[in-house]
Amino acid sequence: MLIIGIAGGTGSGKTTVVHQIMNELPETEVGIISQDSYYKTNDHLSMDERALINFDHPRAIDFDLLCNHLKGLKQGKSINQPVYSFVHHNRTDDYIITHPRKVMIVEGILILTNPELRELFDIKIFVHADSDERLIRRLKRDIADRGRDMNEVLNRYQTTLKPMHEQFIEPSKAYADIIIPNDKYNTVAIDIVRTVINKKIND
Ligand SMILES: Nc1ncnc2c1ncn2[C@@H]1O[C@H](COP(=O)(O)OP(=O)(O)O)[C@@H](O)[C@H]1O
Ligand SMILES: O=c1ccn([C@@H]2O[C@H](COP(=O)(O)O)[C@@H](O)[C@H]2O)c(=O)[nH]1
Repeated sequence: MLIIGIAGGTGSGKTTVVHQIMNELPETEVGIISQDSYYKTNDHLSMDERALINFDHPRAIDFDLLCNHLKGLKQGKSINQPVYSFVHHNRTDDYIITHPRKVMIVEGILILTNPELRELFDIKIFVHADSDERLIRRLKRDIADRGRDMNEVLNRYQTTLKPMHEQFIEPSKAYADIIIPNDKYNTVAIDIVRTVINKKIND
């Protein structure tokens, strides 16, 4: 199994890059794990309390479960990947049965900050986009898809998102083997990653 970690700040285009990589690859050979699925459960908190959580700090993520799931997949076992609700700021009762594939892609803002998780990656990729571009994308996406309004997004950006990006996410770029510039769509980089994956699939 080849495990590829794809990190990068919010709005850098990680999810988009993963979908572009997956396009034209056989569905049965490549699987995806999203770090967002592994936000800790916050059942004990009210909605208002949950909205105050710093979701851009590594402690918000259940890295133990994520590492155990990846190790299970490596051993050929299927796992129950949790399903997270951004609208409710909480893990749902649902899960996605995720089967081991020749290539597993793990994507998320903080995945290169955790040493145990880093060790599990064969290739580490960081998707880079400038912060103004990321903020614009985040604003549009969170209002359209995640039930937020402009004030909420901008307030979170100033209070937690930007400081956590500077403290944890940007420095984790140093661990990357490949950095993909993604201010514009980068088809050349996607083709290169796809070639590496295809080689593994056809080995
Ligand atoms: N290279 C790009 N150019 C313009 N818009 C992009 C690009 N990559 C992603 N986007 C858009 O930006 C938004 C955030 O992208 P997404 O892939 O969800 O980022 P991430 O997963 O890193 O938070 C989406 O609406 C997506 O369509
Ligand atoms: O309940 C939540 C949990 C997380 N967030 C924000 O999501 C992004 C990470 O997701 P991307 O898809 O990589 O953007 C992170 O910056 C958190 O602030 C949230 O808004 N609500």
